Amino acid sequence: MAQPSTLPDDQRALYQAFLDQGLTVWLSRLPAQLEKGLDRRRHGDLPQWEKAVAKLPALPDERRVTLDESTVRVDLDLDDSRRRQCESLLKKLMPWRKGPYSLGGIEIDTEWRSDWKWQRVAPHLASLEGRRVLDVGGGSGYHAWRMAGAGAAFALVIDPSPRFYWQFQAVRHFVGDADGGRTHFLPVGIEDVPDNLGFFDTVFSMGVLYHRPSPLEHLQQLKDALAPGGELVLETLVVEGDERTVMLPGSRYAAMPNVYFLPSSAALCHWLERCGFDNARVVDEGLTTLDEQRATEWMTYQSLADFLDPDDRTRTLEGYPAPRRAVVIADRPR
Ligand SMILES: Nc1ncnc2c1ncn2[C@@H]1O[C@H](C[S@+](CC[C@H]([NH3+])C(=O)[O-])CC(=O)[O-])[C@@H](O)[C@H]1O
Repeated sequence: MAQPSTLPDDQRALYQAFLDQGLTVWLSRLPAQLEKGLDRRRHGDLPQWEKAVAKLPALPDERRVTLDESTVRVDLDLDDSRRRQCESLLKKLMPWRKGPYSLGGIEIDTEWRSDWKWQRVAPHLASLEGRRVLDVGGGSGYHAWRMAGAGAAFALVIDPSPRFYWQFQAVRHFVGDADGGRTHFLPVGIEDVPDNLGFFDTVFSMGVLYHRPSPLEHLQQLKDALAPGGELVLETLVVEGDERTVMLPGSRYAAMPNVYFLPSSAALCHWLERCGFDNARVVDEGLTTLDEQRATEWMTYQSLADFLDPDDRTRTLEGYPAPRRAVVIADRPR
């Protein structure tokens, strides 16, 4: 295994955190996982993202970092030329989907108002103070910064997207060590978490279940990652109906090619109980609005408005019910 001193900065902190947390089995797999996750052959633009982050200029030590408000914010003094330089480097990492961020006066208005999701989820959580948390499919890491802002002792994002890894590292460059080194990103999928880890106090899976062809297997994997007594926070697309209602769309749903099972929230609770979770409860359910997911200067591709039937906003382009999302919380038995 590479020695911590020979590792790039972005990886050294991750190794150290795994050591500190006693995640020894997983630690032994990190070199292979990082090599695979960041392999330049995975995406033609990957070297460009790497370079953009490496070129971010050194920033003044004095900064104010806010992780407990809607915008993940780093206030520091940047002169105009350095701000322009940072902005053009951050734009090389587009599209920015999950946020918002404000970094040295650069306002990153992301496709999603991820703060709205956090507002729906946060009031229902067991306090994150001092907890070890995993955010499965955490995108650019926006929610993980908010988890650290809510007091998590160790907040780990896993997401197989190397673009999101480099977006996270760009935000890390601005945050510096102001979070006490509690927030980390590993570019892997849920299937790369060691079996029967039994480690995390809270596991989040938000916006992932409907992308999994085997949803019950996904729920089992999430349960295995939790310590006994830990809390699962599941957010996913649902349909209206009772505990026997599930929709499997055709090859596309709202233009997305990789959407599988959309249960009702009652069916989801039933699935969770069948997978051995206790106390499954729906804490929020509602339609996704065009204000929450939309194209912006930082995500210029098509967005939700383009994926709905222009004559009937209650339907997707394919004629399915428009996106509706639920948040369900459940406990791993002790
Ligand atoms: N096998 C996998 N394992 C883990 N993650 C995966 C996998 N496959 C894809 N992903 C990742 O799952 C995320 C789904 S987005 C949710 C983001 C955030 N959580 C949010 O709730 O806003 C969906 C949405 O836009 O809502 C993407 O970042 C994928 O790279």
